[in-house]
Amino acid sequence: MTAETSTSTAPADRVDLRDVCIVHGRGSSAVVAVEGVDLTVRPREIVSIVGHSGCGKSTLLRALAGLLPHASVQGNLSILGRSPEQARKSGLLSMVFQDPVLAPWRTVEGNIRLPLQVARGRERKPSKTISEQLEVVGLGGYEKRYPKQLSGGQRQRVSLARALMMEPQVLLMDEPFGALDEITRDEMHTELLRIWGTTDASVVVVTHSIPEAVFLSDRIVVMAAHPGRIADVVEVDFPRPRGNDLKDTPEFARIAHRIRTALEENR
Ligand SMILES: Nc1ncnc2c1ncn2[C@@H]1O[C@H](COP(=O)(O)OP(=O)(O)OP(=O)(O)O)[C@@H](O)[C@H]1O
Repeated sequence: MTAETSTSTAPADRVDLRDVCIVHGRGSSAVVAVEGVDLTVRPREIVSIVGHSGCGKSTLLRALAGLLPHASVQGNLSILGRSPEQARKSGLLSMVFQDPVLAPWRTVEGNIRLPLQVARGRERKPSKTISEQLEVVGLGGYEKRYPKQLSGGQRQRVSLARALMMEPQVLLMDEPFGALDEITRDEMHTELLRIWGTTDASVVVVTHSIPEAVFLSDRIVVMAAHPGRIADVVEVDFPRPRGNDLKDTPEFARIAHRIRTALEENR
């Protein structure tokens, strides 16, 4: 089944996927990972993607980031009117992974500088210094530390600071807090929303956590497997700013229940 998440075709949409189909491998070993996906993401919207393991969430996100071979992706994928690869290379799009992938031999500052060196000479320039960006993610003064001197949550903050340096209009996050303990994860939820509030970014986040999806999102895309497709789209209209108290409300539980039911129906 295919579900339109928006009937809008306005060019203002940051992300526009039309009838996207993604196949891993070739010939007899080919796996149709994603089929018939239509999805738009509006400016400053946070969209979560949830679904059972193997339903194609990461595949879809990697296609959005322009990280898959061209031959494996069919249909239309547009990020601000560009191909995902063009959008990534011009700094309009950044990605944060579950593992912060920081170079251990570089300081925090050196790790954040790395993609800026790659992007040197490109059309867009960062307006914040590295120190200013570290202040934004709550790590002011950590410039000279090495990754091994940081906690898991702090490493993920560095990864976020690095992703935000080019002021992307689309931020893709693949299980960004999946490796963190529950207390740090709760803290990072409110921190992510606070940091996002200082940016102009639309966010697409893949998560295995239903509360995380409900807390962060404006819309939740529920995927079904074999092949990966959109089974349901749930609007989440809690006002912002949102605090962790929201997680204890009946309305929050009601939406989480709806997502859980959709997941069970699409096992
Ligand atoms: N490089 C690859 N080659 C072949 N098949 C792949 C490849 N990567 C993923 N797949 C297959 O594509 C399907 C979707 O995988 P994907 O990693 O996107 O799922 P997922 O929903 O992100 O899973 P999880 O929640 O476990 O991370 C699965 O059947 C997987 O086995």
